[in-house]
Amino acid sequence: MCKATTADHHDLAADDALRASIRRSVLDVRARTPLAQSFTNFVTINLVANAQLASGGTAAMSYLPDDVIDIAAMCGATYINVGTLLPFYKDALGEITAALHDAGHRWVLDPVAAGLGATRTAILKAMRDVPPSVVRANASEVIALDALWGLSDGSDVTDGPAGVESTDDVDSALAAAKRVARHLRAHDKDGLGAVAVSGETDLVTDGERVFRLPGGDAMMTKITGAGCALGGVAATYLCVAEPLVAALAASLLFDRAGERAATESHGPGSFQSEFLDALWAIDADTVSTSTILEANR
Ligand SMILES: Nc1ncnc2c1ncn2[C@@H]1O[C@H](COP(=O)(O)OP(=O)(O)O)[C@@H](O)[C@H]1O
Ligand SMILES: Cc1ncsc1CCOP(=O)(O)O
Ligand SMILES: [Mg+2]
Repeated sequence: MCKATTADHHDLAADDALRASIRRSVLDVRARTPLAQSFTNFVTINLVANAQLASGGTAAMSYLPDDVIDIAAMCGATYINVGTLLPFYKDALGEITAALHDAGHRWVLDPVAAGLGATRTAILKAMRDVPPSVVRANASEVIALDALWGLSDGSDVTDGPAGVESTDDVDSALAAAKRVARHLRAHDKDGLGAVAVSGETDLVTDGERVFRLPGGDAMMTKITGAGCALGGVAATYLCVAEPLVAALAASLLFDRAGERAATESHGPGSFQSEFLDALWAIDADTVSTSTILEANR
């Protein structure tokens, strides 16, 4: 059974297996408190760790290849975010991503500001052949990554990268997101992978199926790090679930938490603390019964 929403989309049926997997992932994270480690930017590192804890996981942050590679052997997934870069990151990330790939270890990439800077471009290009399981990014970053990895057919209309914010709407990244997701799956040991494009209505795809997740709140763009924290929490879910389920569960939890925080807060400062409280409070049923619009094929 499914309730039709538009000619183009339908809301996933209440008994769809994907909803059950999303619900299971939320419960499993809270039951198991999995560790997802992060190599992330130093603007939002604290929010990333706190969001992972509030969602039910645990956090560990590191930048040294030997440390990250050792921790990868004992944690469920890794989060890599290229928001702030130092000269040694180019070698460090090359060594880390090659080792994660060789070990078949699952990880999430947030290609913050993709398309800007020769060092960031070199770092992201080098990830092409040892890619993550999930890419979590805004629309401009997904379009830029698709081009950097040589997957683009050149037909995307983009206003180009503009720092860490998106200049493109989510739907303009649809084709790029599908290509990137297929690329991730082609390199995954089990053929799995997903791309989560964030914005007013999030878009999640495994390269074949496309899901749109309405909701959240514009206040999420008035604190720094909502996107980074979403990537970190996607890694937390990746500890217990396959990439598509992890990307959907994290995006839905963030949408519901953003809505709740908006009703409780009075500006960016209180929004951030209410948001962490909401990540903690939103339950598995609320996440898994959210509107999930699947594009009709
Ligand atoms: N205009 C908006 N309305 C509702 N939710 C939004 C809006 N913009 C972003 N979000 C939410 O904020 C979170 C971070 O997304 P986004 O701001 O696109 O990431 P980034 O900070 O990497 O650009 C996501 O959970 C997304 O759903
Ligand atoms: C402001 C800033 N500068 C470099 S990384 C960063 C944080 C970006 O966070 P988000 O993409 O989650 O808004
Ligand atoms: Mg971002």
